[in-house]
This record gives sequence, structure tokens and C-alpha cells, in this order.
Amino acid sequence: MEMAAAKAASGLVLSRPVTFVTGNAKKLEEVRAILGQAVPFQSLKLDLPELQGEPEEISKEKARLAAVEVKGPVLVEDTCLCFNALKGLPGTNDLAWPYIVERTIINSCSKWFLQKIGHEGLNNLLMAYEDKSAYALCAFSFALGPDAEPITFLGKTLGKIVAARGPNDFGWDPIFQPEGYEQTYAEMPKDEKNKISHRSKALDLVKSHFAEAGYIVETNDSKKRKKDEEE
Ligand SMILES: O=c1nc[nH]c2c1ncn2[C@H]1C[C@H](O)[C@@H](COP(=O)(O)OP(=O)(O)OP(=O)(O)O)O1
Ligand SMILES: [Mg+2]
Repeated sequence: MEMAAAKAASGLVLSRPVTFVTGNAKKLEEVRAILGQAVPFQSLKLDLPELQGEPEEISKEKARLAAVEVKGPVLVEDTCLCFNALKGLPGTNDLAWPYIVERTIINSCSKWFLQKIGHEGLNNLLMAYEDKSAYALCAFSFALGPDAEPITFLGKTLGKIVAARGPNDFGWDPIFQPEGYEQTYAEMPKDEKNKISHRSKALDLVKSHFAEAGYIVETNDSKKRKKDEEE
């Protein structure tokens, strides 16, 4: 009983398990593989709006929207592919191309952008430039609930844009070749991508945060145990 009390005092008690909200099955697969048991979560398939703006801001806003839907602790993620020659575009923007270049808004290649122009289109955007370097940027945001301020964790992997190589089963993986590697993300074995990816770097920070905060999820079992102990 002393142990239970000490443990409860060491961390913040969550009323419900953390819900990872995403509409992307591939993303979920990677998050599961990378987090393992380090951060227990359940997932909810929900297509939240593709917000526009700076990655950190839209990530926090996405967490707020998710927390309102879930009415509890949530984790969300947004990923963007940014081209250095284009000052970080496409990033998270879907605006008309000349308009974004003028405004030089930095953000990621959203789902719609990739669906519209495809791998070849993304390569073509860089045709006029020597510099094919790019980076994959990942932002996770965690919010304790609808009224809590979300915390954001960023991960970035440098690389370059190449003609598509490898299986075409996850977004722009076939056209992104990380720095120091001969293979594109798509050609790499999954566990190798998960060791060096933008997503795994951001999730390392999420893991550290959870380890430090020592969140405790209140389950029906733990509620009952607590009640029994009190009696
Ligand atoms: O590791 C990745 N490797 C390749 N492609 C990737 C990766 N991660 C995201 N992607 C793609 C999916 C989508 O076309 C766009 C980001 O959009 P993004 O809003 O983050 O994803 P999504 O809308 O599919 O899922 P969600 O419901 O979590 O917002 O880049
Ligand atoms: Mg999305």
C-alpha cells in the first residue's frame, strides 16, 4: 500500500489512457513500433482538418481539436517534407505555388499536396535548382485535455529529394534519401527507417517526457484498488 501511494505521488494521474489521433494507418504502424511499451496509448482513426501555417503552431492546434473530440489526453502528429531550395516549402502549405513562394511560409507537404502533384511533381518543383537537399520534419503534440496547453516535440532528419525508388506504400518515402544513406526511406528495412527517422527523433522526446512526468493512467482496476485501500 505504501508503494502504491508513493507511485501515485510521483506522477500525474490521467483520467483516461492517451489517445493517438490519426487518419494514417502507416503512421500509426510506425508509432506503435517505435514507442513499444514506453508510452501506452490507444488509437483513434479520425481525419482532423489539414491546418495551414507553421508546423509547431498547427501541431498544437491539432492537439486542441483532438482533445475536444476525445475529451481526454491526446497525442497527435504532423509531418512535413521541406525543400531547402524553396526555403522550407512545400512544408504544411497547400496554397497556390507562386503565392507561397512569395510569402515564404514554411511548412509541410500535406496529404492533399502530395496526392495532387505526386512524386514526380515534387521532384519537378526542384528542377530549376542545383540544391536538392530537404528535410523531413515531424511534430508531435500532447495535450492532457481540452483545456490544457499542448506540449510539442519536434524531430528532423536531413536528406535529399531523388527520383522515386522502392515500394510505394507510404507517402513520399520513395523520393526521400536520408543523409549518409544510399537507400531511400522506402528502400530501407522498416526498423532501419524507424531508427533514424524524423518520427523516431520526435518520439524519443515524447518518451523522455513521459518517463519524467511519470503519468499514471487511472483504470477501473486501479480505481477499485484505491477504493479498497482507503476502506
Ligand atoms: O514518414 C513518412 N514518410 C513518407 N510520407 C509521410 C511520412 N509521414 C507522413 N507522410 C505523408 C503522409 C501525408 O501525405 C503527408 C503528411 O500529412 P499528415 O497530415 O502528417 O498525415 P495524414 O494526414 O496522412 O495523417 P494524420 O491524420 O495523422 O494527419 O506526408
Ligand atoms: Mg493530416
